Amino acid sequence: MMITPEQYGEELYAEDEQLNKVKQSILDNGIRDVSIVPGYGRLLTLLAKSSKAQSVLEIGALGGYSGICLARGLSEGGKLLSLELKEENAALARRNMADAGYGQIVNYRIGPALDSLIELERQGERFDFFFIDADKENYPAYLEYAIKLALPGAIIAGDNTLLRGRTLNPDKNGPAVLAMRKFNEMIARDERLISAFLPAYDGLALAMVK
Ligand SMILES: C[S@@+](CC[C@H](N)C(=O)[O-])C[C@H]1O[C@@H](n2cnc3c(N)ncnc32)[C@H](O)[C@@H]1O
Repeated sequence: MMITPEQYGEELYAEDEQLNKVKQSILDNGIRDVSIVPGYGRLLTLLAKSSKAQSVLEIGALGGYSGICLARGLSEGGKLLSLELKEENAALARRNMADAGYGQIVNYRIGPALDSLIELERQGERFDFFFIDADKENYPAYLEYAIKLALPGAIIAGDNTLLRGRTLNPDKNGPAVLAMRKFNEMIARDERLISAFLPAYDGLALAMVK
């Protein structure tokens, strides 16, 4: 039986026990597991490592799966700040990051990410890597903030750009779909960015701030 290109790619890799533990902990807590797919988690590690990321901003922590992938790619002395709406998700992510050996490098800001982004801008904070993976309606605003808070050359990654096909479906025009189409168009056309759109899995948008 034919398998998908994504399945083929995943089968090349050994099981990742640390990340499997994270997924199990999410299920054990009765939370829907919408962590990044393993293939894109590996890509985050590779991008963070190859860009020598020092200061990563993640929007949407859930159980810390993508946090671990990002932390694995951080440079010596690098830090991860994660914005998460729900206290219980941040607590779970914090435990899982600590279990993976990254307890000292991660901080969480709880509450709506837009509020935290306004505050980070007010404080003059800057980052060299962004991972956007929270409420889809705010993706365009998150992208604008990422560009504002970016150091030159910063990398921006945005997950779930296909919304399981809804982005492509002309009959689907809800707020999340409209926001995601706008986000994808911004990624592709904003002159402040160099970008690429990866259509595998549920879609991942990548950009570098010029
Ligand atoms: C897709 S999950 C994140 C998955 C995580 N990045 C990973 O791959 O391991 C989305 C997360 O965003 C959080 N979230 C939803 N709306 C948010 C908001 N307005 N501000 C901050 N976080 C939000 C959810 O609580 C959830 O934990």
